[in-house]
Amino acid sequence: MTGGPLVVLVGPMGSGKSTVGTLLAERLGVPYRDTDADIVAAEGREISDIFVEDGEEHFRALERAAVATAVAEHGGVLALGGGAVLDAGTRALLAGRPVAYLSMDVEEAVRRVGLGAARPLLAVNPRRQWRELMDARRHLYEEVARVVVATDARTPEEVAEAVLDALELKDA
Ligand SMILES: Nc1ncnc2c1ncn2[C@@H]1O[C@H](COP(=O)(O)OP(=O)(O)O)[C@@H](O)[C@H]1O
Ligand SMILES: O=C(O)C1=C[C@@H](OP(=O)(O)O)[C@@H](O)[C@H](O)C1
Ligand SMILES: [Mg+2]
Repeated sequence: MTGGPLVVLVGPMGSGKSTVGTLLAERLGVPYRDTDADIVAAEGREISDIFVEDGEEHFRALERAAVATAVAEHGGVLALGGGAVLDAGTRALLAGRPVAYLSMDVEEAVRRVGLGAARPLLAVNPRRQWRELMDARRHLYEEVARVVVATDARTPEEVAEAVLDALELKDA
């Protein structure tokens, strides 16, 4: 496959897609793009408002369209939202692309995002909710990924380095 992003990052919320994606773009000297930000800009409202006002299904359709546009026109580093892989159409758009799955274990997830009010999906019982979320999603992250990079006990810089290594982009 020619053209399209050099790297696509997937993984659960808090795995570091936005943080590591920004670092990777700097390292590679290419633009960074985040489909969550694209959706917010196009809709003129926050993602949490889209969920509340129109529901998750509508958000996933907006997300599929944002991913389709981004893979067609963006040649840099692309970060997706944590739930993007739930949509079969979105998964199909990722086939054959340099997708890196940023993984982390439950304790790391709770440390990073479990207590943050900004992520209500994990607000009540973070450990149980994390496990349920990952039971539903883990196989989908693995299905779309070309490489899996563990982020536990790694700084964002170390994760970026490991992604470059795994995708063999060191000399790109
Ligand atoms: N490797 C890492 N080690 C420790 N904290 C991290 C790491 N990567 C990201 N974080 C922190 O975790 C939080 C979520 O990161 P973010 O990049 O927004 O994740 P995502 O976009 O996958 O939801 C941020 O506070 C960020 O600083
Ligand atoms: O996991 C999810 O379902 C979501 C993750 C979020 O992105 P991050 O993974 O960047 O937080 C965002 O797309 C939305 O709130 C839904
Ligand atoms: Mg993000």
